[in-house]
Amino acid sequence: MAVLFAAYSFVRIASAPGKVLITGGYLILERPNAGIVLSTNARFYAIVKPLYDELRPDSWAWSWTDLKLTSPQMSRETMYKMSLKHFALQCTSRQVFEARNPFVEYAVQYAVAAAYSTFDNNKKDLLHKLLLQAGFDITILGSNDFYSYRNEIEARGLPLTPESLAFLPPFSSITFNTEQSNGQNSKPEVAKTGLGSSAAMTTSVVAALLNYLGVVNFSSGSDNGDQHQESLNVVHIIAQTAHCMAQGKVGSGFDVSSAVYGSHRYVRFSPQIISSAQNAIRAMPLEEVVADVLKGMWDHERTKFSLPPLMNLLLGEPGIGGSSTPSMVGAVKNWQKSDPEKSLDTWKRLSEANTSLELQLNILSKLAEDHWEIYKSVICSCSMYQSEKWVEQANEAISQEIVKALIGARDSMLNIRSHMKLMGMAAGIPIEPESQTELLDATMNMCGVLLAGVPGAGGFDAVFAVTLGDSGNNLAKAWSSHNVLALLVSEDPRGVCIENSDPRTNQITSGVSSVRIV
Ligand SMILES: Nc1ncnc2c1ncn2[C@@H]1O[C@H](COP(=O)(O)OP(=O)(O)O)[C@@H](O)[C@H]1O
Ligand SMILES: C[C@@](O)(CCOP(=O)(O)OP(=O)(O)O)CC(=O)O
Repeated sequence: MAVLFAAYSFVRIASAPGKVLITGGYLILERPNAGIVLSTNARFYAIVKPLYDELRPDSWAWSWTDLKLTSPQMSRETMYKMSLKHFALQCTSRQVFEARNPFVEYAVQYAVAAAYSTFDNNKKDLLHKLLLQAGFDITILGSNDFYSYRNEIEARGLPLTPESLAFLPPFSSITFNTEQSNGQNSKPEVAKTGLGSSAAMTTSVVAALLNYLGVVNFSSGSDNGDQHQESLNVVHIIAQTAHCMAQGKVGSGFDVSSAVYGSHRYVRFSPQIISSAQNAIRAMPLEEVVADVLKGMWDHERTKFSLPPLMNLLLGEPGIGGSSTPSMVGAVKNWQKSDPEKSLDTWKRLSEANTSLELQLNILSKLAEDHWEIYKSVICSCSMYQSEKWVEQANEAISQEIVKALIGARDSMLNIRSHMKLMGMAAGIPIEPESQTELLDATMNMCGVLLAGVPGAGGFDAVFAVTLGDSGNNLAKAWSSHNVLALLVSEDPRGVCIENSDPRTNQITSGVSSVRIV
């Protein structure tokens, strides 16, 4: 009792990062194609604590507990009753439709069911009583970087620069998109930057809750120990399952995987593991479904990957806005069916180009490790020149090798872009639309820019660039003069973390107050 009770007397805070998929869009949906996903310093926070200060003496005679979900950025406070028999949630707030958040709802149901399915009867009984007596209170907060503040900056007459973004208070209110891009969805959607708020939100809620309920233990401090890895795997399974259920589809899962594990090279899990849970849910109690999912054959692969040193990730918001990932995926799938031969050939070439970019970046990481001083000086020199002048910066064998890999990485990216663009044209969708092509070509021609592309599914939403040394500042200025807003986002390879304090009282800058668990 004491251990469990202690768990409920504390606030538990977890955070999980947003992502940028730099290679593998579409291909990553099919095993064994890989994608490189970089996690970012944009983080989503979940704060879990007991709802009631004082334990209510007779509450454990009931089988429903209370849940309060607060999203300060959306000015929403939603009350639920949760059945501890079936883990069903009933929203008791008045504006039920507006207030629903399926990602958090599934995260809560699956995390609580995971606790019931892993605990022995004794622990289960204690958990049950304590949940009924204390209820729980969840607050969710997403870094500003997840949301678009472009309109607000323009309305205030501020320049379209990262400095203007930095003026915004942390966890600012979120703007709702007023117009619907395709009229299919009547629910207002938040104006977002494409960093995967739903995956980071789901993961942070699952991690905070599982930790709060005592299912996983992240606070021991031994970063890479077996227990930590095991805890991460449990968070991954529950967050991935809840995310698919909330989305009503089984995507590749790279966004949840990076929210849990940070930057890596990802190969998807076999979708059957989720689809069988989706079927089982109709016939079996959730507790059993979750127990099976936890025991399932999760065959996703993740290999260590992060950008080589002295390279920076930059994201730009061109402001043309509004591509729908599911409909783009649908169009690519239709094209695959209608032209299997051509699409197979394009995928083969794209896959080769993806592998080649990965290889060149890994070569650069290795060269940095083995020849740091030379690497530093070559990157520093190249950061001041356009790529055609890079060969002139190398005067001996190692620096030539470094420049060769830099040029190799650029060429691979150009190949990726051209195949992605062709794939879009063949499928009848703007994966790299002409406006982005012009922007990306101009970006890749700037001093110190290694490569640039459209992240993930592509479209009009965003562009990314990888820059050398300090050249990112000049790129941000150049983007601004072309009406492209450079975001404050950078790569941060850390996955899900347990935080020591409320990010609102602590003015979180990434990494400072977190206990690393990867
Ligand atoms: N801070 C927040 N508070 C509450 N809900 C949020 C918050 N941020 C995002 N959401 C919800 O998460 C969902 C975002 O999911 P989705 O549209 O799939 O975007 P993404 O591509 O960022 O994952 C939206 O329904 C949005 O309302
Ligand atoms: C097409 C995809 O392979 C990549 C989509 O990547 P995005 O980063 O564009 O994702 P969203 O945040 O869902 O818009 C689909 C997938 O892998 O699930």
